[in-house]
Amino acid sequence: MRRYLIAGNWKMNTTREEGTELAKAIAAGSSNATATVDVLICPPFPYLIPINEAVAGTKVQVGAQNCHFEASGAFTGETSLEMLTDVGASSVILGHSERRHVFGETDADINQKVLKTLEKGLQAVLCVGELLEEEENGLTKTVLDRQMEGGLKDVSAEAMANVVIAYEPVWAIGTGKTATPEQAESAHDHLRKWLESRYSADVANATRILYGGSVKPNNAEDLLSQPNVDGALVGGASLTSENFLPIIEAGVKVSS
Ligand SMILES: O=C[C@H](O)COP(=O)(O)O
Repeated sequence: MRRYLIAGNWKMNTTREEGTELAKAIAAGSSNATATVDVLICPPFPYLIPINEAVAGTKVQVGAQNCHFEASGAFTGETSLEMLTDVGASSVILGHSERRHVFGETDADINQKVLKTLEKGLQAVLCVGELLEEEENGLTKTVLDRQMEGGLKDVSAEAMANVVIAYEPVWAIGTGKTATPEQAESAHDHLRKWLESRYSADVANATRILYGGSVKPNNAEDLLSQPNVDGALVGGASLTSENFLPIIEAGVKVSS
């Protein structure tokens, strides 16, 4: 069985103090759970160092929300993987729908970041997902295929060991409108089959596919108990331990 990953994407939220307290509360509240599930928190860049210190000695992992693929140079406002490694990030969220649709990142941009993230030995959490209009026009699978093909171009089967896929239907992000467990399962099953045809049954079986989009304590267990859902990428509900810890616990429950 694939080990569940419950990841929190804090986006551009919290102060340093709030983030540090939140990280400590998550680490304390998940100390038993991390024996069974992986827990990852992704704070804003400036807080990576204090958050990493706040969870030191625990199994909570810390990741970034984006990166640049170049090591250094004249890239104002960007952050390299070397810098992220230096401050203790072990994962990077890539291709999040806000990066795609607010900041105009293309599949080719995302692919460069995925390749460099893997080369540097960090885990890449590659987000894919369709817009509402695409879903309404029956284009979900076409969009997912395009984003998988583009994002994973030149990624070897061996390197896939450090890739996590996150299916996030854009219409479900921050809207309170969650995909039904059946909708999530259908997309995840499609992604698993894509991995099998592009790589192998082994890669498809081993790769974790997270669901993201309005995951809350009251729907986490139903979503996580779908056969092809291997965890959650949580936005709003990862901003309080009162909401995030029960989602982690739901992961523990469905794992046992
Ligand atoms: O990365 C997380 C997703 O964008 C989901 O956000 P949300 O849980 O606030 O809908």
